[in-house]
Amino acid sequence: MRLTNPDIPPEWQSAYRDFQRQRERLFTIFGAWLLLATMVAYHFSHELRGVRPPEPWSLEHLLRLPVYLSIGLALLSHWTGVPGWHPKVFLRMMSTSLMLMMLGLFLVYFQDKPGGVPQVSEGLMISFFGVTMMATRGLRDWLVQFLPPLLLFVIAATLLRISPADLVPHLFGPTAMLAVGLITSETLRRLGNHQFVNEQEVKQLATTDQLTGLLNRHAFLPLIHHEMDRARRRSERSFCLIMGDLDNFKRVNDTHGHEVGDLVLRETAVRVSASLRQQDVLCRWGGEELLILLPETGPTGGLEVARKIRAAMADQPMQVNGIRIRQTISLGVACFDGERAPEQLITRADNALYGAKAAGRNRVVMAPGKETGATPGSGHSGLG
Ligand SMILES: Nc1nc2c(ncn2[C@@H]2O[C@H](COP(=O)(O)OP(=O)(O)OP(=O)(O)O)[C@@H](O)[C@H]2O)c(=O)[nH]1
Repeated sequence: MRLTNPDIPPEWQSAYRDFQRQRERLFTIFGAWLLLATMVAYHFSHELRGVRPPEPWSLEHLLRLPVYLSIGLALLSHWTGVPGWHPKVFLRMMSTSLMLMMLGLFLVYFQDKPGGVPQVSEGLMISFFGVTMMATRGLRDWLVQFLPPLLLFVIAATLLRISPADLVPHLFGPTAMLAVGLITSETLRRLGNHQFVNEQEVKQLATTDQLTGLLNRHAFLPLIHHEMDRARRRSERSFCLIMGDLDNFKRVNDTHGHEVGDLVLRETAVRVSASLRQQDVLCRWGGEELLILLPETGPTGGLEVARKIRAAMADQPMQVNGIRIRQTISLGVACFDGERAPEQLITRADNALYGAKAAGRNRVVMAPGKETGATPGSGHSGLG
């Protein structure tokens, strides 16, 4: 089942899953070391307190075994990547086995060694708190970790005919600690989520154009880099860039005001987005300039998309603040031709756009290149 957190906007859910995984990995590794240290200290505390350690293969040893096993698996996975389970699995294994051990020991001591009960209930207090802290996903996680061992505890206590009234005085401290743990863990979880949301907002501000909601230049360049690397590795996976520029946009601002100009830019972003596939990336390159990345697209596909965008703008006038505006766009298409840097390809798209403007605007021009078979100056031009 996929984790979705209602406090996190849907577009950040995927990043949130990564964040959660990272958090759980940290908790797993710290938890494993802490638990190991506690187990070793617990082992030697028998001698320090003058209590004879239990016989090998006693019930006490059997109860400890799953804890050591889950610690071992968590550390092994951290060092070697095997087993490659999700960190939450290790957290649940460690906390459930620890709970089983502590509750089991409590019953053993309650039955056979009543003198040791206060020490076990101390241990129960600490582990209730520790296990609650491992419930990194809130109440649901907490229930998964606590309910099965608690249920087994109640069944075992009933079978051993231990009266609940006798148990309650010893369980008061641990229960109080459980409440403290729950509050602490929920506070930490919410603080972590706040931090995640803040970071996402800062990231979004840094990569998104505030007017149109499109990617900005800063966020777009790495994507071209990435696509170039891919195209170089696999020659059949070429790609194209389309540079678009609104025609006579200054006139819109001058005639109707900047506010209307802004709304035209927004409507342009909507129309162009609607003309693209999901894997295409649209960016606001400058004032009224757009740059579009079309992955896995050759010259024919590139031209086709550019023509579609041109038609989406020109065929239907915009209604902005009750004003009817016919806003056209000129477009230059350049497909990857072995360029070494994104700037070289962008310049080719820009030159093609310049050609479209020079040819009268509201048209598409293909940059000359090996793939198109055209020679410099003879780029494909047309109203699409
Ligand atoms: N409203 C608004 N206008 C902008 C924004 N960014 C740039 N502009 C305007 O876009 C206009 C661009 O004008 P020009 O570069 O002369 O180009 P043009 O009028 O579109 O003419 P051609 O490109 O030659 O067809 C300028 O008036 C800028 O002020 C913006 O965010 N909002």
